[in-house]
Amino acid sequence: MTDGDAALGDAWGSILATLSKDERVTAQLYGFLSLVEPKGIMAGTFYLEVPNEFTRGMIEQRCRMPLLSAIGGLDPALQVSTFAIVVNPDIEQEVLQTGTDPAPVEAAAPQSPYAEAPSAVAPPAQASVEVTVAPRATDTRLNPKYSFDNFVIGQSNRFAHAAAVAVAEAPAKAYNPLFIYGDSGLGKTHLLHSIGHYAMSLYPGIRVRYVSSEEFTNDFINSIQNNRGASFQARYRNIDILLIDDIQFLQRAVETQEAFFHTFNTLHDHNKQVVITSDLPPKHLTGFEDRMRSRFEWGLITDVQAPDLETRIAILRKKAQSEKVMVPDDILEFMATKVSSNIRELEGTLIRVTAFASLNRTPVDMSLVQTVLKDLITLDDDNIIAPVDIITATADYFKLSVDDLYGSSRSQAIATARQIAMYLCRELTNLSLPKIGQLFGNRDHTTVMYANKKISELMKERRSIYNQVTELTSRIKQTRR
Ligand SMILES: Nc1ncnc2c1ncn2[C@@H]1O[C@H](COP(=O)(O)OP(=O)(O)OP(=O)(O)O)[C@@H](O)[C@H]1O
Repeated sequence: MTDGDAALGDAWGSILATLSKDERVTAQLYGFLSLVEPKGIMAGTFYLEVPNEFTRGMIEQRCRMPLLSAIGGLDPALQVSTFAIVVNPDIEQEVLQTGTDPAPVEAAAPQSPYAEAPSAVAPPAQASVEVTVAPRATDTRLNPKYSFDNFVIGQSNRFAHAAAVAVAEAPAKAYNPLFIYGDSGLGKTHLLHSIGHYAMSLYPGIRVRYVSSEEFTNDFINSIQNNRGASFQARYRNIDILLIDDIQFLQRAVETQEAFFHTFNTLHDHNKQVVITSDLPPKHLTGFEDRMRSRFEWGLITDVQAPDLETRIAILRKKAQSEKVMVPDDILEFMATKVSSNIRELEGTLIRVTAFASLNRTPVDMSLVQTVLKDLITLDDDNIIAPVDIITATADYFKLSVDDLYGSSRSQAIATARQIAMYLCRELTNLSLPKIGQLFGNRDHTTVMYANKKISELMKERRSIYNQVTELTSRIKQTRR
């Protein structure tokens, strides 16, 4: 078994990217593939772990050929030609610990991948916010980490949260479209995914699709290049809820906007729900045709604002609970005071603090937090970090070239450096996952997601990785003085 976690993540990321474009792989099947943990490559076999028998059966019976052809497309240097699936119920645990409510395996075996969508969506008899989210995402594009259960409500997001719940409970009946705007890292993506999970738990079989506008653009361009317009249309029109993230990235993309315009009209005309997020309200979105902007205003427009101190403390507390770390209240408050605007940054701080405590086997106390915070960069408007600074500093630090990080080498040293650079881009800049993927040689956003998760975990387990991330951060900080 190779221990090149990073190379493995890259290989699996590229398999997922191929499968996401394979017409034989429906969104539901892709949902099962998203539960896979790549484990290693040995004697030509790619070993994959899944949480239960049900998932193994689905992948083996329905995805075998597409998976084999995607494996065939991997770098020949990996010398892999087939795959084997092993059931490991611990993965189940891992998924549940990320915040989704525990659900028995039977329930987790999603009904929705098979269920036909209801012809008309009727509101549930007793819909209430307390209903738990769907057992797990049955559409891979929904991140199980983001549910209403672990969304902290405060003054800054109360209205947006209520609107999101209403839309999930009565799709296309409450507000259509729902348009949520606000600065980066304030929970818009979290709300979008929560709508998807909650709606799927209320209406088994409902067809939900989450897409970032960058993915929508790529999908559209690919469909033109490969003469697959019909399947593009089917993918975006035969659904009940479309959740589209960061619509501002369609600014000035005339043809993609046109495609989105028709998608929107078709969905709206057929009483299907559309939820849109953006960094700005519709009337300030330049580079969009008026007819598009006016449609954004048809339903409800709501914003999310920077959280106040209490909400920041509550978010940290919830996060610490889900990570199962004990952090005293005065320390949570101290951290929340130091990092004031971006919630992603707040989470990054907690990851580093808990990693440091876990490596040193010490409880989280004030002096530990002060040590860790000293090396952190606080982002504010005057303090923008360019991804190129991160990439150059990382290449320099690991004595690699920038091209190594952009390129496709799967040597473990390069792959780990690349993952660290991706992690820092996610933590220290406002770039979205697809944008970071593009920066690193057009990689899929799932590769960036994997890198982010991997480095957060490795920081807790390996002192060397923690030190590398910390030293690099302080170098980046110094270059900006
Ligand atoms: N109210 C909240 N409760 C719990 N976690 C939150 C809340 N708001 C944001 N977060 C967390 O903060 C992080 C950033 O949020 P998210 O990605 O949803 O922001 P965003 O507004 O979509 O940013 P961007 O515009 O950059 O995509 C996520 O990990 C999310 O779970």
